[in-house]
Amino acid sequence: MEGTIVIKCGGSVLNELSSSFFQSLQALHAQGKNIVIVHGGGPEIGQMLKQLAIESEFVNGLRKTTKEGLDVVEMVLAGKVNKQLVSLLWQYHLPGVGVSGVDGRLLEAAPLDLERLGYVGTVTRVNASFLAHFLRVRYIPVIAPIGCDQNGQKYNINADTAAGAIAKALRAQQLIFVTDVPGVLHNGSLVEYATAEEIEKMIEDGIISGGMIPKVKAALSALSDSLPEVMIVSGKHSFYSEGKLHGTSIQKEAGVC
Ligand SMILES: Nc1ncnc2c1ncn2[C@@H]1O[C@H](COP(=O)(O)OP(=O)(O)O)[C@@H](O)[C@H]1O
Ligand SMILES: CC(=O)N[C@@H](CCC(=O)OP(=O)(O)O)C(=O)O
Repeated sequence: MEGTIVIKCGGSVLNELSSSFFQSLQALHAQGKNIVIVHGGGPEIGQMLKQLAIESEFVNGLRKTTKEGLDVVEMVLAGKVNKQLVSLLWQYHLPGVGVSGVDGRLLEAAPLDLERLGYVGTVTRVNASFLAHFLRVRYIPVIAPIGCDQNGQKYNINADTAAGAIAKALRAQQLIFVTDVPGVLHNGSLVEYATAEEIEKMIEDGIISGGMIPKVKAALSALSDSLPEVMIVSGKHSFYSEGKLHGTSIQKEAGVC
């Protein structure tokens, strides 16, 4: 949809989102932009799994998810975290409406690698028209990344992956990953621009690791003619000023934007 911005809020920064973050959203919403938020909640899930003594392990930034782990992921993401973020938006007079990927069959999913990762899902279809209903009446969908297959089996989808798939399906004009670091860092310095090739090399060299891997991979797979640039920014500080986003800009090739 024209004028649609997909914003992924990482669990790493959900409790620290600055008021300037919400003010930026207010400005964009007032300009008539359609805003869609996808959220994570990795640290909250980790805490709850620990409390319940359920083991958890990451493989290339993805959480290996058992059947009992999946229940916890859904409870934390679609319950606690989703409602916390929606109520925070309303405190800033932003009309958030919380859904998980199960609602409206928003995120159809299939196992990514059942053997290695358990119930981790890959997105096979996004119900874009379900989101369009909310956007038409100026609501801001706030999406917990749980997917479901045709048999009702649910999956834990990495929030970065879900945001990339949703941006693609909505033909979004912008995709912004809001996280706890100013962008992709190399030797402590911000990489302001990176091409697909440079990103691949940084993964290969171990410069990009852990939770940054699904983020840059989702960014690369969302890039298209209608979305020539994806941004990774920090939610701790103002990342939007003078009409410009500050962080890492990921582009297919050099000089696209
Ligand atoms: N090259 C890199 N630049 C910045 N962060 C990186 C890099 N490689 C790994 N990371 C890690 O990725 C983290 C962000 O991913 P993650 O913790 O999953 O955040 P979120 O919850 O926002 O998705 C950073 O806090 C950092 O520890
Ligand atoms: C498969 C997978 O890794 N799912 C993630 C879903 C939450 C998420 O992505 O949260 P962040 O954005 O905070 O990382 C998880 O279980 O942690």
